[in-house]
Amino acid sequence: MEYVIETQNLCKSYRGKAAVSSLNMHVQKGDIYGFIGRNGAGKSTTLKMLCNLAHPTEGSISLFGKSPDTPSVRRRMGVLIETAGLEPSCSAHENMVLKALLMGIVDPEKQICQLLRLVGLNPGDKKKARHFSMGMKQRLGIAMALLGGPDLLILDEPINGLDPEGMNEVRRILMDLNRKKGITILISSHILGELSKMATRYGIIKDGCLIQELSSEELNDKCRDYLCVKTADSKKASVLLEQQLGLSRYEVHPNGEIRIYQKLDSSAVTSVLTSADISVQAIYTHHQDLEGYFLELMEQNKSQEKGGIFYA
Ligand SMILES: Nc1ncnc2c1ncn2[C@@H]1O[C@H](COP(=O)(O)OP(=O)(O)OP(=O)(O)O)[C@@H](O)[C@H]1O
Repeated sequence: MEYVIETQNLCKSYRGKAAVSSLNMHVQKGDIYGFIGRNGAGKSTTLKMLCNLAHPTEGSISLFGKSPDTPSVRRRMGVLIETAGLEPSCSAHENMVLKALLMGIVDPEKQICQLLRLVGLNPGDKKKARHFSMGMKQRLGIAMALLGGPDLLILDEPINGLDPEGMNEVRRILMDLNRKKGITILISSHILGELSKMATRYGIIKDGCLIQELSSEELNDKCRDYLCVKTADSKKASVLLEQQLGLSRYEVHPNGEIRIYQKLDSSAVTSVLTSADISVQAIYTHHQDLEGYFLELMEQNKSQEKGGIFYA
């Protein structure tokens, strides 16, 4: 498969300290790829490398199947990284004109007005960017990233500092761009709840390592309810349940929990185990949400050296 973004073994160190380690990212055409991680996880550093604003210490990047410094590739990308690039003494319209000039766009006026309106800014507003609220800065940043009609948008924390209404608005704009214009979007955030309303694929980064890439369907699947069974001997218990109740979709966690993702009657589970002299310490249905899954993944990663999860 040819990816819009693919990185291989991408690494970046600052003064010998790794900010990004051996990162292999895969963004497909048409994705809204949610790049999630806590503060300091390495999101911005990764995005800066993709946008040629930082040089990898090791590894390689391919954009649209080509090297990232290919001029035709750069023209297909729109970037919002921090709110850098905004000229504080200029209005939204003037900022757009400056950027259009830099990009060599001929006769940009119509495009500028359309884009400003698209993000909910008034092209005639004379207010200087230095007096903008965070939300206005983010909207202007998105409009500037859209100049030239990119096929790929890379947005670093575009919903940071927005109130819920602002987040809804930005989400609506991005989803429209993705669905109606087919723009692939890579968007970093630590606000999982908001990202989950638009992302079609996720990359989860922790301490510079991409610990998981998964589609929204896979994430939803992981976040489904499960029957949790705690026993003193999870290995023996799971084998018995496989043999006697047809258990097939489950995980055994390092803390001894068996998580069952198929419909099994809890009293049947208890009966099978107790008749084999395996005492059931706890059995209950667990309701998982996205934030819970994310937090658990962060914790699990810590305990991976201690055994990790076994997937059936
Ligand atoms: N220019 C730099 N010089 C030295 N260290 C840096 C530099 N930029 C980032 N780092 C370090 O690299 C690590 C990753 O930072 P990065 O900004 O990529 O994380 P992030 O996930 O984007 O976090 P945030 O959401 O807080 O921006 C952090 O430990 C940070 O201190």
